[in-house]
Amino acid sequence: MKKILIIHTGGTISMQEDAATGEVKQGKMNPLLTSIYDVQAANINTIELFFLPSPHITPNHMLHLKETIIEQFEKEGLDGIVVTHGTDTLEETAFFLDITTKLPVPIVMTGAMRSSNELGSDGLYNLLSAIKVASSEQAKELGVLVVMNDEIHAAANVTKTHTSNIATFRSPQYGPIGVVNKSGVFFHNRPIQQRQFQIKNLTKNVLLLKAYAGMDHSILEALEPLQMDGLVIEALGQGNLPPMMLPGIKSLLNKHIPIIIVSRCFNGIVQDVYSYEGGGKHLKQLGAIFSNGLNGPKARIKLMIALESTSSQKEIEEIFTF
Ligand SMILES: NC(=O)C[C@H](N)C(=O)O
Repeated sequence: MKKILIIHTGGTISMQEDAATGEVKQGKMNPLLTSIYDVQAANINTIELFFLPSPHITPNHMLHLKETIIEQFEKEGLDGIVVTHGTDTLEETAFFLDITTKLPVPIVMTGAMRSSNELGSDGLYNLLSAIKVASSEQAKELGVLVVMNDEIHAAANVTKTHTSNIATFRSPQYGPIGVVNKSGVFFHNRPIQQRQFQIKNLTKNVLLLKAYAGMDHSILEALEPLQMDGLVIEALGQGNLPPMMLPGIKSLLNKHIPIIIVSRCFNGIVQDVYSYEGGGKHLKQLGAIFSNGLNGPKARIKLMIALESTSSQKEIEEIFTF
């Protein structure tokens, strides 16, 4: 029998709806969710690490989760780990673990879009699917996986795309890497393994901005008192910015604050194609770093982590090329 650890962190999967008011609240773990532990052909233990809606999760919670996973793996000799999490920031935690927590056994994250006592609740089903994937030999060495709604996604690519639909998690351009259903767990793709970072503390202030038509440098100046260590910008299209932002961009780069360019588009990767003022080529010449297809929130996590071990422009560029 496989030895699986479930670590609960909160989110809708462990929330309940108040039938009278319709409000959904975080409580202690719903007994319905725990009933699943008896019906599995696996030896399951659980830890209730946090009870937090995922907008309350910070990178320091992610670090604590990573440490707990490693400690438990070393102590208990686990065959797989399942983490339940709120869906709003699930992709950030999944990616954080993906680049910091390489283990020889599967780490699988899941959540729910409907609270545990709602009609059509997806929590129990997703948890069961995640346990199946965490118990699967084929799920090893694939990095952190996100299992929701019968699909298996790679942490680096998956993103929440819908506010309420249970089919909210999608992997732009690559799609899911596998499916899990009544017959078993099937993979049709292997994700690229992520570079790993050793991390003990999180001390860097990295901000994320989304570009818009007519955006100028005033917002960058307004951010100066925050003393940022790095900035990620979800730029326009293939990685272009309005020229009115350039004075602020140049001032940050002159202070050696790294600027990572990602796109605000749902699909595609940024490239330094355009040479007009503020175009990708121009930004790259100024010293902005183009990311490798990560979305804004994940690029922010990666820069926070990278800055703990390097401030070299060249090394940060390398880190964001694969
Ligand atoms: N479906 C969910 O889990 C959403 C919830 N707000 C959370 O992220 O905690």
